[in-house]
Amino acid sequence: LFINFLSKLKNKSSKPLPPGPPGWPLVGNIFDLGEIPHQTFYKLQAQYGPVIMLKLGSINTMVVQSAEAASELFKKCDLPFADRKAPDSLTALGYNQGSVAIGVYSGYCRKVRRIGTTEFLVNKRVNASIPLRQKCIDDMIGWIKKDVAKSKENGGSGEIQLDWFLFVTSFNTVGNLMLSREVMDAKLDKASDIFDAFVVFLEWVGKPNVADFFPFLKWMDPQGIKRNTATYLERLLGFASEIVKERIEERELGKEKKTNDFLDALLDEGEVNEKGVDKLSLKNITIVLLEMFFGGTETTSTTIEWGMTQLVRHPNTMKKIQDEIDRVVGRTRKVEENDLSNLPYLQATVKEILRLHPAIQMLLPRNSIEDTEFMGYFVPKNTQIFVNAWAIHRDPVVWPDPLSFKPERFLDSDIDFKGQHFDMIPFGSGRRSCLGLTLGHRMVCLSIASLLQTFDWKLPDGAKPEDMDMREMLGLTLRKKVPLKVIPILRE
Ligand code: HEM
Repeated sequence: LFINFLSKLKNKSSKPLPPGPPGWPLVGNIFDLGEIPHQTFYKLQAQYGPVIMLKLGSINTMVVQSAEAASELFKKCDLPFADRKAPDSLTALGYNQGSVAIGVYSGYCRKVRRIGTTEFLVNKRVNASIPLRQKCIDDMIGWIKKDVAKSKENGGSGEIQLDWFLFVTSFNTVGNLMLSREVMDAKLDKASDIFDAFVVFLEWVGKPNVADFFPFLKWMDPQGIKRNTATYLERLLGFASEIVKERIEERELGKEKKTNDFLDALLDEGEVNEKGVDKLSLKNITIVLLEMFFGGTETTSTTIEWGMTQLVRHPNTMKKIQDEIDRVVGRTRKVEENDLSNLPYLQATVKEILRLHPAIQMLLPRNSIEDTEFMGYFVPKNTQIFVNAWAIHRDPVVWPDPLSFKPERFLDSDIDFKGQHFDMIPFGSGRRSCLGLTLGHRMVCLSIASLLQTFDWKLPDGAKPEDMDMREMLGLTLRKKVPLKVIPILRE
């Protein structure tokens, strides 16, 4: 093993490997990672610069953490670095083979991305589903009102934990868009089997797995992560497969075709291209369908929760957004998606939220397809690559006073988040950038606008905004360690 370890380190090029901390035999730098690796990498930058190389167990890992290095990567090395590194947990039941997000950059991946781009990124298509999203938001506001009333009836202060409402709403929004129907009829029914399985599945996948650092341990699955992931994944695939079967039956009976949604687009493609390696088999369609729930739910709800936390911490900013909504929309009608472009202060605030709290803080890990030269360094084939968006978004060279929450910084700036400005990449960039960017961004803006138009928000008695817990916790996304608890007060 030791010889194997050394031989993998051997540099086959005249260029040097990127610099990095030395590490130990066999375990490499695993013990340097700390509890929150993206923060550790950020600190290492002072010593080793913006491109560092580490050994995580037996896996070569490069971390890129400046806008300049990210620009080089996405402009010059997007293709050689276009593969993903699949975590061992998600190889259960062959999930990775049908996945876009963790699959290799194959013809199949490009095909699904093309369908997804049309469905989720083209404004015309996204606009067609505005009423579906509005319904999800209306439901959320209704549930919050009910929960507050219930708390007061029981002698409570009306305090709620916001994350649950945001999670169910994001889940339903993604479901609505893909399937033209509400997936969670049960709304806040926490006992719902599928929803439960979904939450537990995300927890298992988010756990650090020794087998990812030492592939030779995969067969053993030492922490049981793959086994547990498989249990819940099986349930979820069963659920998605029922939906797919139902839709196929409807299409065969000629009942269908009026929906014309993401699932239809996948099935249409599956029908015309039944053969070949890139075919969309039923199993793959089921996986892709499920994956959109994974990709779109927690990312969106976590971003909104961080956003609401910052707004409760910064009441002046909250008031400015409320004033803007009152001025532009008024109080007699509900804020709608079509209003968003007329709310520049809200838009600037959402950018600031995405800057400080990128939900996937190091993007999804890429993997080098071949030996590659990058910024004067040699990057061996099969190197895992993290782009530390969290660190880039805090670079003091680009962002004055980077740790402060200041939406005003975006008011007179053309910096955007769509992957063209490499100092601001909350949705990634290049060939593997987020498919749900338009949808996710709209959901964050509309949810925050609706929550602020309907309610004032205050902390439970005795809690001070400046003392709010802002610690991060790693899961599948970068969550709040302590969920936000607040009291919504209906605005007169
Ligand atoms: C605020 C909400 C969201 C954020 C912050 C976010 C962020 C991201 C990021 C950082 C990546 C990795 C990009 C890269 O590696 O360059 C990603 C990938 C992806 N996202 Fe999102 N996302 C959001 C919402 C959504 C939604 C709503 C969907 C779908 C319904 C979605 C579907 C995907 C998919 C399928 C990928 C994988 C793309 C690939 O590997 O080719 N995301 N997202």
